[in-house]
Amino acid sequence: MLNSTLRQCSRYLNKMVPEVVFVLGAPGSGKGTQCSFISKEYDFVHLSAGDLLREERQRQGSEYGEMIEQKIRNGEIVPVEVTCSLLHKAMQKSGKSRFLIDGFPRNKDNLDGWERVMSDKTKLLFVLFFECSRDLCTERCLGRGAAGSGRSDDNLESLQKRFNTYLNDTMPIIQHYDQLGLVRRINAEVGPQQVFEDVKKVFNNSDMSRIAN
Ligand SMILES: Nc1ncnc2c1ncn2[C@@H]1O[C@H](COP(=O)(O)OP(=O)(O)O)[C@@H](O)[C@H]1O
Ligand SMILES: Nc1ccn([C@@H]2O[C@H](COP(=O)(O)OP(=O)(O)O)[C@@H](O)[C@H]2O)c(=O)n1
Repeated sequence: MLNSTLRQCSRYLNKMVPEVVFVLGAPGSGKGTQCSFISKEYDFVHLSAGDLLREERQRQGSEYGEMIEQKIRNGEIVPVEVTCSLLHKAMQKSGKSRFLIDGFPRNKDNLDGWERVMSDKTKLLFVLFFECSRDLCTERCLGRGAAGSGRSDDNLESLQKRFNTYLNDTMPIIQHYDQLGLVRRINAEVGPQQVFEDVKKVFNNSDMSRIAN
């Protein structure tokens, strides 16, 4: 009787721990596009670190606005204290318990900051990693810029810097999670729907009963 009650309590508490999927890949690999598909089909809230930073940059009275703009233009990574606090607030505000965290953790500072503050409050399910060549990603970002993304970093000069940051700072984070067996690789060089077919396989293999909408 006591054991069964304890088991029930433990199940309840486990359920309360927010679950996260980190979504990584080069700039323009299609992270945002796929997160939008995933959040429609599965019970996950899409939180884009880049979108949260861009919102904070626009917020009146933000003490970080200028610093964020400068980092984004230069393809550099904003200090984790700012990004992690924005993510944490957005998670709390949503009132939900499953999150796609898009574009994070992007360097060692991001990873260490998350582990310091959030890793004991959350459960990492896996890391979705979109693989796409630099040329194709560059073409997509320039296309996004030309189509009016309004982003100050969808230009060749910023893109070169973003790619350097991706190769030097983000790839080691993907390797770190790969060593832990947490990376789910997706070929992102095909059309959006075809990419999503592979993404669905990953989510469906992760215990459908728990994550289906
Ligand atoms: N699989 C795909 N094939 C072709 N274009 C794509 C694909 N996925 C996304 N795009 C387009 O490429 C650009 C970048 O996609 P996005 O999802 O914003 O990438 P990220 O979030 O990784 O920067 C957008 O204009 C988007 O419409
Ligand atoms: N964890 C993060 C994510 C984004 N960013 C900043 O936001 C920019 C845009 O990131 P993004 O994820 O919206 O877009 P992509 O570069 O992936 O297309 C990055 O180049 C960084 O300058 C950051 O500083 N820290």
